[in-house]
Amino acid sequence: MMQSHIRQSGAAAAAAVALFSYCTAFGREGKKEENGSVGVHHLVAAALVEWRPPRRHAAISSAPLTSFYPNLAICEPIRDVESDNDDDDDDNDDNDSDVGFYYLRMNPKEVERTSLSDSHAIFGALSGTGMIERYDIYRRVLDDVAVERKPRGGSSRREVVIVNLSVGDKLNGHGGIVHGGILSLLFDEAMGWAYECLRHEDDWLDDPSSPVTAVTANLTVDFRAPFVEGSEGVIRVYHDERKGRKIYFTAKLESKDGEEMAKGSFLAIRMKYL
Ligand SMILES: CCCCCCCC(=O)SCCNC(=O)CCNC(=O)[C@H](O)C(C)(C)COP(=O)(O)OP(=O)(O)OC[C@H]1O[C@@H](n2cnc3c(N)ncnc32)[C@H](O)[C@@H]1OP(=O)(O)O
Repeated sequence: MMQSHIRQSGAAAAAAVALFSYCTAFGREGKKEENGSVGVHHLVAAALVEWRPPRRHAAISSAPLTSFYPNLAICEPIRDVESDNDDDDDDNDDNDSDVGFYYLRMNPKEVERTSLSDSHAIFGALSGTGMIERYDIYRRVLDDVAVERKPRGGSSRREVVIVNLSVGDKLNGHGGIVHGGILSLLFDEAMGWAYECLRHEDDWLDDPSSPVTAVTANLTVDFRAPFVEGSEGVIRVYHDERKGRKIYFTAKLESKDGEEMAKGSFLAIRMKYL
């Protein structure tokens, strides 16, 4: 079982600094609490809480998020290695304890090329009571002490963003079950934000003059279990590989208790002229 440790550490301090910077940059535009503050006390408290991974955990690919704060989500760290070899895990036990991530809430202002106007499907027309009631996007951030692991085979697969979402009772197909097209929309958007995260990384700026807008060229979704109306869930988006203008992602939708409800694969293509 997971254990929580409240401690002052380099990682927590870094998280606190990052959060403070984030709030300074975006807090004034952020969601306000009833008393009008931006919830800094929550943020500082959150920054000092770290989830530590269990000593042994073979083939962990995800774990339910344990808490959400206004601008921070905390969960058990995700391992990029899907190991089928317990011996290797034994060898890496010491390193495992240092693998950690946290998630910083993204703000629309981070995506300067994206208009989140009334015309946006998720943040406009389909946003509201009974429809898409929550769609909060978080960027995954690596702890300062953690080492990003490469899965076997040399692929660069890694988690990029998560989306904390909630869907009401007005977007169904069959009675009581959220329409598959709506879930596809939620996946598509999550992938788009994952792309936005990636393109801000240094090696993606090798040619600043080249177009940066990407569109979804291909989207495939497997529906594994009914996502019932009124459900909360988490979409996790993974970057798989990049081939020139083509960027490949996969994603999954988990219920609040961690069950896989749907999974998707995506091909985004950077446009030639935008
Ligand atoms: C933060 C914001 C989040 C927002 C998320 C929302 C995302 C969206 O919904 S976007 C809207 C839906 N998508 C669209 O409207 C896209 C419409 N399609 C297009 O504009 C074009 O077809 C486009 C740009 C995808 C590709 O056109 P173009 O750049 O001319 O491609 P082209 O040069 O022919 O092919 C480039 C490569 O991609 C491949 N490719 C092109 N289309 C596809 C496809 N559909 N499937 C697989 N591969 C494809 C080609 O085979 C080629 O591969 P390679 O380089 O290996 O030979």
